[in-house]
Amino acid sequence: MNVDKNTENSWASPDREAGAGRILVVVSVQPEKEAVLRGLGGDSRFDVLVGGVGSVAAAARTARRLATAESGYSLVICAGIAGGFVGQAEVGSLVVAAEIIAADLGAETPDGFCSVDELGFGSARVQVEDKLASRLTEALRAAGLPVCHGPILTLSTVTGTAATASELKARVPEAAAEAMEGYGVAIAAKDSGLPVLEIRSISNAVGPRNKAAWRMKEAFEALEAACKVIREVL
Ligand SMILES: O=C(O)c1cccc(C(=O)CC[C@H]2O[C@@H](n3cnc4c(=O)[nH]cnc43)[C@H](O)[C@@H]2O)c1
Repeated sequence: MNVDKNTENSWASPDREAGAGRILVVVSVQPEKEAVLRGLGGDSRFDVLVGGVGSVAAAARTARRLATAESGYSLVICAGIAGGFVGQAEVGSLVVAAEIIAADLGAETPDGFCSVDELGFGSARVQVEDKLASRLTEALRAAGLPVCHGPILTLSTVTGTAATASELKARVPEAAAEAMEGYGVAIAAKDSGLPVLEIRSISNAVGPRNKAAWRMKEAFEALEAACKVIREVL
């Protein structure tokens, strides 16, 4: 059993098969929920929760749902649109998280950014359900969808400059995408002893702000297509 050294919470349950029971999908906004529901096609094993924008809202609403749900969940999935790091995840493609990282959780120092891990206050990294993430990535690929398996960063502020994009890449060189909720959803799930996944469709490139270039329609379509596969795989 994995035991988190900082909180003494059980963060994984070996006797509960991930995805074998009810699955909670947490999105941030209503259009994401609609895309997910279209993809899931009325499959009653899934509940889709709009958790709001940002890690705090997402964590609070996920935790409340997990604490009050009448039937227990076996897996939590954070899903939605995201920014893709150039060269890793292009607009319209999908990213399945290999790890969920709160990339701005820490302290600024004269020598640069210091993560909470380095500060000794827990971890900014949450491990996903590895085998399931790999299986899902393979299934998406087999379905002909462009997909990348890499870390997804959680940030409070959407990146809007090339300088910030470079800084994040220096911090987490293998980063594939950034969004705003994954870490909050993941902490709520792990705190309830549940495994977590994050899947994102890419609406825009991480870099200089250009909202006009965000391809929401393509991203929602990709999210819908991914959820069709999720339904078959889980
Ligand atoms: O216009 C904006 O700058 C803006 C600020 C906050 C949220 C949004 C949304 O569209 C909300 C949806 C959701 O999208 C995720 N997202 C999409 N692209 C990015 C990105 O490049 N960096 C971080 N997050 C992104 C995020 O999870 C939002 O909750 C628009």
